[in-house]
Amino acid sequence: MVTINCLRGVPKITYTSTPKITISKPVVSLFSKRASPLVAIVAAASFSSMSYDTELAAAKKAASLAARLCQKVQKALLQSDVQSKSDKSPVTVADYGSQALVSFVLERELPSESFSLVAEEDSGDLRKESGQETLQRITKLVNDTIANDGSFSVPTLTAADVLGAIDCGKSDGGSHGRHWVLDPIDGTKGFVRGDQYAIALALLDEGKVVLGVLACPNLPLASIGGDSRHSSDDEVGCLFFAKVGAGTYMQSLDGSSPIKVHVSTTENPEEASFFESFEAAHSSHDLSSSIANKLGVKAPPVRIDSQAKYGALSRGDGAIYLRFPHKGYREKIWDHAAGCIVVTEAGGVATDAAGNPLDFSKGRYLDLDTGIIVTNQKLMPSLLKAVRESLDEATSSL
Ligand SMILES: Nc1ncnc2c1ncn2[C@@H]1O[C@H](COP(=O)(O)OS(=O)(=O)O)[C@@H](OP(=O)(O)O)[C@H]1O
Ligand SMILES: [Mg+2]
Ligand SMILES: [Mg+2]
Ligand SMILES: [Mg+2]
Repeated sequence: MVTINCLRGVPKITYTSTPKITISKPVVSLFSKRASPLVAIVAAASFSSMSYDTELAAAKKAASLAARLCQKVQKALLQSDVQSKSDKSPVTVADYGSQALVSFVLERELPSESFSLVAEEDSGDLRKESGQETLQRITKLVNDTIANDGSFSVPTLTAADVLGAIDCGKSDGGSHGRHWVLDPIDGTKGFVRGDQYAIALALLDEGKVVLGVLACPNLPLASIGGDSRHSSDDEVGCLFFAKVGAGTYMQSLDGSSPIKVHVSTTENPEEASFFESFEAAHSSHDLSSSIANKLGVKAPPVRIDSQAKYGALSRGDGAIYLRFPHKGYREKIWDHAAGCIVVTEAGGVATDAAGNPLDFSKGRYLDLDTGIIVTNQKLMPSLLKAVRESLDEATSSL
């Protein structure tokens, strides 16, 4: 049995990848409430000079391997593979398998780190009698993916190992220390439909997102912006990655050389196309249409699932992302952490509907005013104005 222990104390396992350089961690107290502004500035600068190279390499490896598992499942997806969680949202063997794999890879690749993971799935349903067959399938998927990769020399994982790896994701996150943040499949509805989805992995350090990786197995390498034409022959599979202060890069999931990407620089809303959720239940299409009209956006919305929207935006496929969940919905940090750094390091701005920056330091949920909006620096003031007017109109018509 291989113990995947988020609290460490892991039995030593033969490890065939290259040895890693240990990076010193920031001083925890720098961001305490009592820190002076000067200390906070020095601390902010030290985030951007910290390399996080080892962590980024581990995150890219983890997300790429999880993407391979997901691609295999999406090709052969049967309706019986899709289950309903207690909130009625879908979950598949690939969501669980991806979470177990990322947890496994981070644990193995970063052996000197204390390991805290805030992730979407938990093993509750898999521990029930009714979950046993699904658990066996997940365990096989995870073992097959590790074996095909060939860079880990570990005994076959048992079902208990897989349950343990999934449950590493129960951390509460917060404003102190380091926390990995994972959505093992973001856009599960898109995944089940055969459309867009993403494996989204980010690292929080003292409550700030310091790196993010988005694996988007179905996203074309070429632009999907408003007027771009694409065909089924387009090469698909993008890996976006960003480190604080170091920009955003994209490479193919097959491992091409990374290219630096940048958000659209348009100042003219008439030239700007916008992204929104595919599912109308996840974001009000009426509200975004009203905002787009006020801004003078001419192109129809580009509706795709998942944080692939942030990835596409980071390379300038469109210029705006609008997300307005219906009343009562609380946004989770794993639905935005990786996407947010990918787009901001590419020159974009992500805020809530009132223009406040997104705060990932409050635990598993984002504490925000209704809605999330993303665009470039130049368009943000007019976008915020249009959002305010549309929200006021929506409220007064109630
Ligand atoms: N009711 C409601 N309102 C708003 N958001 C919700 C809602 N229900 C779910 N979710 C979350 O939406 C995540 C997927 O977001 P998307 O932008 O990809 O939605 S969509 O699939 O494009 O419609 C989706 O992520 P995954 O569960 O990882 O797929 C959910 O976290
Ligand atoms: Mg989900
Ligand atoms: Mg999600
Ligand atoms: Mg998910």
